[in-house]
Amino acid sequence: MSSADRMEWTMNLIHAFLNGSNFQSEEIGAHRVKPLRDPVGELVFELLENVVRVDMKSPNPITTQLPMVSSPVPVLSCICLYLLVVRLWSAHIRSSRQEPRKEDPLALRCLVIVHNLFLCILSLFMAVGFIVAARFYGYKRIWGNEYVEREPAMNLLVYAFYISKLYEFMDTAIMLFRRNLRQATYLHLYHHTTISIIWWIICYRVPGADAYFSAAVNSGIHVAMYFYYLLAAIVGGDEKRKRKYLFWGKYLTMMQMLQFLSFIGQAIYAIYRPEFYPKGFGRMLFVYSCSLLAFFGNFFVKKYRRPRQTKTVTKEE
Ligand SMILES: CC(C)(COP(=O)(O)OP(=O)(O)OC[C@H]1O[C@@H](n2cnc3c(N)ncnc32)[C@H](O)[C@@H]1OP(=O)(O)O)[C@@H](O)C(=O)NCCC(=O)NCCSC(=O)CC(=O)O
Repeated sequence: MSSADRMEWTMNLIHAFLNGSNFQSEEIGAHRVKPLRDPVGELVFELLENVVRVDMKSPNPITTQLPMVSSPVPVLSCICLYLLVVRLWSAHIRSSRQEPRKEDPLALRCLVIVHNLFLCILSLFMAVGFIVAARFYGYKRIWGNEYVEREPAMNLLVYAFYISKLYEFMDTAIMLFRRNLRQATYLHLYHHTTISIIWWIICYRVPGADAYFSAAVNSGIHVAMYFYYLLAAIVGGDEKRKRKYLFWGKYLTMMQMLQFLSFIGQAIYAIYRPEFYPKGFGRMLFVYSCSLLAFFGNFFVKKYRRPRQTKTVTKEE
């Protein structure tokens, strides 16, 4: 094999991995290789069809041409790797009894600021993009827009949104770099792993119509959330400054819960009007949004309500 052939073979193999089974029976370079099978992908499709009962039969012709969409293997690999790294890293922090950092090194501080600024701007771009695309494709309602296979701008935005969910794994890395295990909660890990699967499913099957609603609302909320984290990174550990600049965290959590309520509303609408969105997606959205609402409700009570209750009890005593 010449070096040019070898290079082409390698590039095709990477492409085949990123795109899963679509490329499995293709000729790789000048050398026909045995078709790779995608048993994990097949199993996931079986599960989605028969257990979750979402109809995955007509993949979107635009998004499935893009990396990491046509098979669930790449997204599942990223999630497994993510969970493994988080598990090992947090075990290391615990076993070596490292305390959360009081003051971040300059490089880490800059990384956190750039990361949050980037996600704040990207979220703003996507929120505005979804609204503009919805108007461009003539969506008449907030919910209940008919799904059309080819809406390239909308499809690409949903794809960007899905990929951004994978990039958000960096949030956990930031928590661990700062040795801040307090933040690496079940809620955080549950949210980061499941949201990327949910958006892979949507990106594969229905990257348009009412998908725009949850993506636009979530992007809007993320503008505020990453702005909050950006401020937190700039303010640093000073408690007085935190109280002054981050007092609105509570209202942000409330907005996140309102967001999940709006998704529950959308899901109920989709369940009763299945002509707009493929069967099963409403049910999936309903169960998923309820789980997030429960997690955030619990977070809200623990973070914002318990301390006050303790104070009252102490006063009464
Ligand atoms: C107010 C919240 C936005 C954040 O709650 P927190 O408890 O994390 O807030 P906090 O006040 O401790 O955050 C400040 C601390 O975060 C650090 N910090 C800065 N940037 C960060 C980043 N990108 N990711 C994680 N932490 C970061 C700061 O340095 C600071 O550390 P220090 O305190 O040490 O100085 C809340 O509503 C929330 O979302 N809670 C769930 C936690 C979570 O994982 N959220 C993100 C994914 S859920 C999501 O995204 C839902 C959605 O889609 O809406």
